[in-house]
Amino acid sequence: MTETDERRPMIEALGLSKFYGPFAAARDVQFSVLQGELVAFLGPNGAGKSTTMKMLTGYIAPSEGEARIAGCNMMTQRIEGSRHLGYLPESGPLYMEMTPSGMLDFFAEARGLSGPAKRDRIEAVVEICDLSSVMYKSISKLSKGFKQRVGMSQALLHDPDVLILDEPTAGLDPNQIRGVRKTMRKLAETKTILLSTHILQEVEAMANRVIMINEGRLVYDGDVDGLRVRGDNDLDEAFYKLTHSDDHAAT
Ligand SMILES: Nc1ncnc2c1ncn2[C@@H]1O[C@H](COP(=O)(O)OP(=O)(O)OP(=O)(O)O)[C@@H](O)[C@H]1O
Repeated sequence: MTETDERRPMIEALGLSKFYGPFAAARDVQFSVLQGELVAFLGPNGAGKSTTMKMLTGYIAPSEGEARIAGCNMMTQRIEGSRHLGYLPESGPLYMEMTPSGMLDFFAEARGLSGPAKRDRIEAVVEICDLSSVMYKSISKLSKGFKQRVGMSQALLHDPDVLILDEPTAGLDPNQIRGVRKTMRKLAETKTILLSTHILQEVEAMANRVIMINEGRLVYDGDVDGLRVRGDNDLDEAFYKLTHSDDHAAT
């Protein structure tokens, strides 16, 4: 992959705002993720990460601005955009009474897959997400780590080239987090990924670029080293400064 500006923008937030009455959950959020990038979307609890991701995926309508996936406006060309997109919501759409096998079969058919194509895609996501040992257990009985992987397998089923993942490691133990990171790095070889987190170590472990929001506004867009510099070479300090000071100017 080349670091040139010729790469195609795959995820675009174009002045996205979301108002709930007078409250702005997101305000004029603007960024673009290029093909092949793995970007961490960082911010404290309640900063507006999920709201922005829901607008990007077309799950909720922006009050202002436009969301584009692979160039498709997610309000007017949502079906086309969704073909490119795998979305892991904060609390994934898991059918607790189903088994992973039944759920993947159900989603594959909903995606229009059948016959050998369906079998091949299910086999592929079972391998990527390491699900073979739990395929016939009830999802409700699985550990949080496995539930997360089942959610991820659903997002990958149609082999999308863009992934938007809302806190993929939330609530997992260190071994499970390690597993998710490994999967993420593998996926990043071929896909464009935006993943949200409020954990700084996550950013260091996985992404080169960080987009940070606080109180609905973009406060940083740049590389991890640049973020560290903001905190006198300390990421915790940078996070604190950007979420507590008046220094809300995006770079
Ligand atoms: N439907 C809604 N109605 C009113 N307020 C909302 C709604 N959805 C979100 N909010 C508010 O918008 C703000 C941003 O929420 P959001 O879930 O986007 O934050 P977040 O950064 O994802 O936080 P977390 O890390 O806790 O999930 C919060 O103050 C939240 O209470």
